[in-house]
Amino acid sequence: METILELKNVKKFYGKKEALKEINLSIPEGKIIGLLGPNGSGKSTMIKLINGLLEPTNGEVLIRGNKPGIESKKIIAYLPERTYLNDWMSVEQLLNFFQDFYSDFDYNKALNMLHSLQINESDKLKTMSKGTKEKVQLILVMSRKADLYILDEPIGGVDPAARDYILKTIIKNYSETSSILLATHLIQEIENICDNVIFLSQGKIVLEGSVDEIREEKGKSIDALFREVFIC
Ligand SMILES: Nc1ncnc2c1ncn2[C@@H]1O[C@H](COP(=O)(O)OP(=O)(O)OP(=O)(O)O)[C@@H](O)[C@H]1O
Repeated sequence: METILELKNVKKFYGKKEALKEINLSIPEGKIIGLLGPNGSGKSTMIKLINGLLEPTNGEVLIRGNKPGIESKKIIAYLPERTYLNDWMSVEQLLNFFQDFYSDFDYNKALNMLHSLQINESDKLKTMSKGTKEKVQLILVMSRKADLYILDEPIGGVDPAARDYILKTIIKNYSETSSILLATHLIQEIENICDNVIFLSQGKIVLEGSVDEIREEKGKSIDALFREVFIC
């Protein structure tokens, strides 16, 4: 199993604030990994570093051996926590935009998923509800044939019925040679689809491992463990 993503001694400061402290991480192919942590623990910072939107203060991020850049963008499909798509565009325009931009984009796959969720191609993003917008963005991202999918809170605004569909979609995209990094607070919903989890707390990895092993060792669900570790 080859390594897709590596973080070596990664630190990130925002001014004097240390958002990530000495992160070492290696993500192999073929895994769905939950990136879990309370608000402000550093999940989005880590994701932005992997996507080259931020530079580490220390250490390095490697995607299939390369630093974030043009090569890594070709193999990472990224769903950011906030919308970056132009609101005035229709779904059809977005599909064309993705097809022009990414050679690995599967137009028909996206169309099928949109139809399954009863989303109309002629609808403009600005006329949609927040949850529907999130579905459209996730469909666009998951319709790429990427090596690494990075999803920052993909199901937060989506209703429970659609969540199931989306989680199934995520699993369907799982392959021997790709991995999915999924940052979320909705642990109960995702723990059954994750192979591994990473718990971040105040910029540090406090627990990392296989979901099955952690459940067995601790005798409780990941959700229960999370609530215990991060009790307020
Ligand atoms: N641009 C910034 N300038 C200064 N501090 C920042 C900035 N962005 C994030 N931080 C701080 O860095 C820490 C980590 O933030 P980050 O957004 O990575 O956390 P998170 O785990 O994604 O949180 P959430 O679950 O609320 O999205 C927090 O203390 C946050 O206040």
